[in-house]
Amino acid sequence: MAANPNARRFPEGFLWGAATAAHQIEGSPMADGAGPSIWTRFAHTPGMTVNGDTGDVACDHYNRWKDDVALMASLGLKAYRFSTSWSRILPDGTGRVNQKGLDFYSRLVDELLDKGIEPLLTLYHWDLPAALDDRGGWLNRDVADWFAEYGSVLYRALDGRVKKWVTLNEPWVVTDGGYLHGALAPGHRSKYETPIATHNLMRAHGAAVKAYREIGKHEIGLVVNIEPKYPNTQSPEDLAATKRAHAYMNEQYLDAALLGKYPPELKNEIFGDAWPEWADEDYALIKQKLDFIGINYYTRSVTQATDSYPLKAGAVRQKLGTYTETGWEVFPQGLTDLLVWAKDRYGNLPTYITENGAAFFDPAVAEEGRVRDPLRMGYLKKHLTAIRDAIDQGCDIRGYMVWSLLDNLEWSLGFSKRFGIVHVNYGTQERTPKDSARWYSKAIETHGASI
Ligand SMILES: OC[C@@H]1[C@@H](O)[C@H](O)[C@@H](O)c2nc(CNc3ccccc3)cn21
Repeated sequence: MAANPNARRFPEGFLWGAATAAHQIEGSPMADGAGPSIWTRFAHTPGMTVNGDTGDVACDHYNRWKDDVALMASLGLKAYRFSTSWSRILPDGTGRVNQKGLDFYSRLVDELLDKGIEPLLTLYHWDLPAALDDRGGWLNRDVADWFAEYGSVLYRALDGRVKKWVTLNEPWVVTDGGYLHGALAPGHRSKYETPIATHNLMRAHGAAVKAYREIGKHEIGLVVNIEPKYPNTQSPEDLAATKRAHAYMNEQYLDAALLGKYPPELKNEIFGDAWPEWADEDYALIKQKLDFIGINYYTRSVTQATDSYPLKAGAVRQKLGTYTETGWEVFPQGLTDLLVWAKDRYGNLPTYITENGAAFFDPAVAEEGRVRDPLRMGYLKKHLTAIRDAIDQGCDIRGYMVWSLLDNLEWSLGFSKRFGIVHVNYGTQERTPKDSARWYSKAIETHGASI
């Protein structure tokens, strides 16, 4: 008997979409009165990105936005997660509003709505205005007010047309990459700055949510990256290292936002004297009611004790594992596991998978205009099945945004890694839906029954 196609459909109203970020796709970073961001500066600093790649052109979305929305509609997307460039809206980071920058996003939102695509707007996807970095950036406690001011400009302009707002994308990456290891903008390497940046990011998140409750009438949440940690052995050392790594990457930010405290491992086992004592009113600001959380999932980490600084934990490559071009193990069970963990720890908040995808080596566009990407199709299939398993275990998963709509600028890795379900020829800017895009369209059309 044929399998019941309805057996594994996703819940009614499940939001199927794709995600991007301003700096990675827009190009024209200084157009129409915009100010520079820390990524404009970082990418133009010799040696900071592969091949010296920058966001000067990227996918030229700043000029091709209307065709890109038509492309989204042709794929049958029901939602589109994007971020706004803070320094397009506020070139100096605070104060003067650049109306042309605001108009760009207003036109984009109207076009999405006209095509029946729901916008999910991320206020901060790593591109802090350079003018604010000059004033200390995430190390200056005033950044909470600066961020709330920026959010309020957008809330007043777009709320109602935008009904799902995100404050921060992945505060862990911002601090671990930008302040501890220095691989990402602004390229600092300080165990002492890292907790300060973390705390101010979370204070800024709280201030932006508070401001939204005064102005907005819809939903706001936080997006975190979660990478489940599995001990390499049951030795006390590996178990302790796994606990540290889990607290540092997975618990730290949602605990602050939802529980109003940081995991004790942060001070006691990782940062020690570099972890300041924070005032109670800070925790009260950070812990604001959220309408949803967004989880970005890519891979897991089998973890062992190492002498790494300051975590003293590291990943063990799996001999029988399958790995993507970014060196991430394909492990869909980790997505099911983390969703059940989040449900149990934080009380089954409405949850969106706000990013999931993979970079594989894609062939060039074939003569017949196809891009065969079977590994990406297999990755998406396995991870959507993992989400359905989590839903079957009671997790309130409301939607899925594939990363990414387009091949785009992969931060310090430049254009060397392709995550898109749509191929971009960076020389001609031609877009070509890959086989994975066609597969994803069918999954959307059948509410998941075709997966
Ligand atoms: O690397 C792929 C994407 C990236 O393009 C997005 O802008 C960003 O939101 C994003 N986050 C992750 C997962 N977290 C992560 C872990 C280590 C280094 C960098 C990102 C992957 N990605």
